[in-house]
Amino acid sequence: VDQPLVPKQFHLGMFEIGRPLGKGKFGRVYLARERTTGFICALKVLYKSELQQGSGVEKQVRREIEIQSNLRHPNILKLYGHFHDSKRIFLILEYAGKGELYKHLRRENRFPEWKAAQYTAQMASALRYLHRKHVIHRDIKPENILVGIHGEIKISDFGWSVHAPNNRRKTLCGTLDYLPPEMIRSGSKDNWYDEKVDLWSLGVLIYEFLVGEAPFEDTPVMTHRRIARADMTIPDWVSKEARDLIQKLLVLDPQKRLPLEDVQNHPWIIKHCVKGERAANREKPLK
Ligand SMILES: Cc1nn(C)cc1-c1nc2c(-c3cnn(Cc4ccccc4)c3)c(Cl)cnc2[nH]1
Repeated sequence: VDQPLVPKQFHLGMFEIGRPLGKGKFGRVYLARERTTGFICALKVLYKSELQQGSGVEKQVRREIEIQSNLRHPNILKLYGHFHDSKRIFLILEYAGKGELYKHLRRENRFPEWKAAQYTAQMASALRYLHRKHVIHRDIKPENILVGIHGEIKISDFGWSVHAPNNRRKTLCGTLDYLPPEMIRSGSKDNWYDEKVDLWSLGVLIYEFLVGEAPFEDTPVMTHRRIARADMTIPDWVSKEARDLIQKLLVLDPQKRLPLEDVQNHPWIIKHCVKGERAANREKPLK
């Protein structure tokens, strides 16, 4: 079994804290090593005072812990355990050896088609796993994806995930870019949505991998309008196979979006990814 023998109770004294790895809206993440086993992990520290400022963030953290600790998939960041002291909550997370995907994307501007296709195959595999458990991530974007030591991607930050179906409003903090039309539609209180919201976000993600910016990126008002109309242009240097897949995911009607099993069997994916999980994590395409 690849899970280290994990005791039920953790406390801060069990870990040697290393360098800061990053910070998010709430909390910071440090490299850490469990003293007795030498096991390397990432320790996410959240201050209770920051969470208690209402806005339901505390509920989000509880949901993140509840959902992520029950997931086991090579492309989903593992949550091994959690503990707290008087002032802080600690999440013991899998350490992703190559850090945050969005930093790689900004540095490289955009990914070559073979890399974008392999990342897409891994995302589709992870999302199929989540959707089989009726979990909707709801916040698929480069900022919530990490890269493992072998170049494989790991979906992280389940703070926004919920169980399907759902009509919870996502209080809009941060970018609108990845939200599907059914989630930004205001007015009707019964804007129920289901896991197909993640299919839309996957389409936005593929576009951003290949083009280097999101398809509806604009002023907030214009982004809202362009999402509602699925109004995007795909540059003509994007291959016709990639264009076809993006256009089959960025569809206004959630029921008409390409199902994940068809994403995994799409010609663009087959062309760049030798079948099977192991290959999907290969750094370079086969010659
Ligand atoms: C950075 C970095 N460079 N290298 C070489 C590896 C990493 C690395 N970072 C991580 C990280 C990591 C760091 N920051 N963040 C973003 C963040 C921080 C706080 C709250 C919410 C989101 C995630 C994790 Cl969780 C898990 N593993 C990580 N590995």
